Amino acid sequence: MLHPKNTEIYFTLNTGAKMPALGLGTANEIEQIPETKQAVKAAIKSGYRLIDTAWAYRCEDRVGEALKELFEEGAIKREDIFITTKVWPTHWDIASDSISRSLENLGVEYVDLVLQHWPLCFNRVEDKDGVDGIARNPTHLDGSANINEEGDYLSTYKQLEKMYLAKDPRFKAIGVSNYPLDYLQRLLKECRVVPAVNQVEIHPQLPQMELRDFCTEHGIRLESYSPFGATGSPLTKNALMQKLAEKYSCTPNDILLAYNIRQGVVTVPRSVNPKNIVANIEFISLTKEDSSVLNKYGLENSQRFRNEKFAESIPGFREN
Ligand SMILES: NC(=O)C1=CN([C@@H]2O[C@H](COP(=O)(O)OP(=O)(O)OC[C@H]3O[C@@H](n4cnc5c(N)ncnc54)[C@H](OP(=O)(O)O)[C@@H]3O)[C@@H](O)[C@H]2O)C=CC1
Ligand SMILES: O=C1O[C@H](CO)[C@@H](O)[C@@H]1O
Repeated sequence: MLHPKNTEIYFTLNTGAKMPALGLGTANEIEQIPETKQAVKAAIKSGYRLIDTAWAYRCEDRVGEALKELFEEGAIKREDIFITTKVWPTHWDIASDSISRSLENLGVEYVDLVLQHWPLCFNRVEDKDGVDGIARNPTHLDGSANINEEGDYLSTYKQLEKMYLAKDPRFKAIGVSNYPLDYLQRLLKECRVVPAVNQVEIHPQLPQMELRDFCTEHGIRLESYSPFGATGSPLTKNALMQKLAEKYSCTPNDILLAYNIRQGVVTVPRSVNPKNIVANIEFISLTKEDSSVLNKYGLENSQRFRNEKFAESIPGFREN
């Protein structure tokens, strides 16, 4: 295929399953949550086959409504799409319950991939404005994260592993998210099941080269979140992205997606705008040389755009 669309490209996971290279992100801003349903419908109708969601996004039910209608309309079959959901750190010790809740929200019998959302253990604190009545980011009075000090972040993955080895029918593969290299090293020492995926922030200002080499060596597929630099897509205003967009007669968004996909990294841009959702399908044959230019640029101009305060509780996270 000389000029595929991003939606036609698939990568193989260490389970043997094929994962679409492009998916729709659904970490919508709170006021945009009701728009999730039409966004998912627009994405699937324009060829997307991967939906990235999470209990913490408060929109799994909207994703579920969209899927139900798409199934009823005959637009898509369950087996033709890849759904990812995630276990938030409030559920670090009850991963199975979290998966059941997500399936109920999504209205499906299984997901294709369950990720441990963060290598952290939060205390469950009641909050009427939280998710299912639980504070999503529980904090102490000084603003620091309310971490369960007895919790071990690896315990969540170990629960997923146990269910996976017992052939739990509720999911097809397990993985992690926001795992730095040294955390993955520990996981590989203590667990038998190599994560299928590690979903982290990756873009030309955060190329994650060392993590990438490590994951390639161990058969862990990397997945890029915030490919545009999150809300307002600041990376599209970057002078280098604009210069490359001019060179390839495309948009900076196209360059940012090609940057990941051309290097074997799955990516899940978020949009609730049908025009942007369709635009993000465009595949650009970014050369190896230009990918290297972007990797080098990132090493010299490193910037993380998603800055969760609780990430301070992961030693070294911010320096990556
Ligand atoms: N595992 C984790 O911890 C995390 C996972 N994620 C996942 O990654 C996904 C993507 O990352 P996210 O941080 O949300 O942000 P992105 O980097 O995908 O950027 C989203 C922004 O880009 C805009 N946009 C999208 N397409 C276009 C386009 N073609 N032209 C112009 N603007 C565009 C959107 O606006 P508009 O809606 O108007 O198009 C939105 O404001 C999340 O939704 C989530 O699924 C994200 C963060 C952390
Ligand atoms: O996946 C995620 O999205 C958010 C925002 O909801 C974020 O930081 C979290 O890890």
